[in-house]
Amino acid sequence: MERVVLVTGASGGVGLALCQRLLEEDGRIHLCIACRNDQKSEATRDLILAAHPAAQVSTVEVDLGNLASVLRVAQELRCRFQRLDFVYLNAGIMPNPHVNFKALWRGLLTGKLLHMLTTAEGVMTQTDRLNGDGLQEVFATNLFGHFILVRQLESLLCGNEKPSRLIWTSSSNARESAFSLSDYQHAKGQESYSSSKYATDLTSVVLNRKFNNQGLYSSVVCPGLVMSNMTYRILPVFLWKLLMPIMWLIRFFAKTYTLTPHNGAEAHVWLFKQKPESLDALVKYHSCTSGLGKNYVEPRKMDVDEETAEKFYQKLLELEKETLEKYSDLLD
Ligand SMILES: NC(=O)C1=CN([C@@H]2O[C@H](COP(=O)(O)OP(=O)(O)OC[C@H]3O[C@@H](n4cnc5c(N)ncnc54)[C@H](OP(=O)(O)O)[C@@H]3O)[C@@H](O)[C@H]2O)C=CC1
Ligand SMILES: CC(C)CCC[C@@H](C)[C@H]1CC[C@H]2C3=C(CC[C@]12C)[C@@]1(C)CCC(=O)[C@@H](C)[C@@H]1CC3
Repeated sequence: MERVVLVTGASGGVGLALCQRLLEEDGRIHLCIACRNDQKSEATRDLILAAHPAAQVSTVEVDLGNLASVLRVAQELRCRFQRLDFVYLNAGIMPNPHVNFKALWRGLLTGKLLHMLTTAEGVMTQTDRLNGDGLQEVFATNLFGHFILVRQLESLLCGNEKPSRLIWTSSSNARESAFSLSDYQHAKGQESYSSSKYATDLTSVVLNRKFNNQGLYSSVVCPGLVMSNMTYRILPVFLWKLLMPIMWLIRFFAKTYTLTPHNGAEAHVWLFKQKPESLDALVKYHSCTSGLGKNYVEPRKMDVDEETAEKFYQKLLELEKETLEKYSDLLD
């Protein structure tokens, strides 16, 4: 029986490249692409089929920043499939980004420039806002929508003959100092992206603890710095054009400058080929590209405190309970 693979954020960037690369690895999978609306789904499906005419590609529509939409898509997936083998939780946003060039300059003087260029620590801020569900938009889209999706798909993910896998697209921008348990949606700060990615790392750690015994395994990856819609929105296009030669040069020193979505999907594809039992739940798998363009994967221990992870998980469960009460009419 073919493996069923669901990819969120499949309409472009890392998600689209991942879909293409997964079909190159195994043309027999059933690929289900999740996009925000049916035009995007159809356009993405056509693009994928143009390169892989014999592939089995189906589509679902979901806005991960809208809980009613997440509950509806979960119900649809439960009707359509009996099992999901891989779920790539890849969709993500970084709204209203702001780059602090002075900080980069200080980094140059203090010898921290390379670290800043690869993690954006102290370099980037964002302005977040509330979404229609009354949640902080970045937390809701990058983490909570995906969390609800996973929980609603438990019957397709747990207790199968073979283990099922969750693969979250996190980031090397995930940072403990940007996250706080008392403000886990990051309403008060200006590093909502970093906080949401740290929250993703914490969630994956706990999911492994709770679900490995039911045959569900979770991993986190960082695609490295990829030029995608998300990054193109950070600076004006002309500036990116000017910076591009410098970025290619930086790659000789910074292996996480993968730059293309194809390279960025390296860790996602590598994980597709690994036995889950051989993976470390406390490791983030980074896509890397050498100066000469060779792709490889680097495992790096995550900076996560397991007690904080457990406390945060309890908060997610409380928020989930509130959500399900609010949308009880959408549940079976
Ligand atoms: N680019 C980079 O350097 C890095 C990216 N990442 C992460 O990689 C992932 C992919 O990003 P990337 O490919 O770069 O960026 P893109 O902006 O190209 O892709 C993001 C994807 O997420 C989808 N998406 C955004 N919001 C929603 C939503 N509310 N509901 C459903 N889908 C949504 C987008 O759909 P739509 O087309 O409709 O907007 C798009 O398909 C993200 O999680 C990002 O945080 C991590 C590290 C570095
Ligand atoms: C390279 C140039 C000389 C200067 C570019 C300055 C900034 C625009 C970049 C420096 C570090 C970059 C970075 C990201 C975005 C663009 C920069 C801030 C990310 C935050 C993109 C999304 C991620 O998830 C991170 C892994 C990236 C970290 C580095």
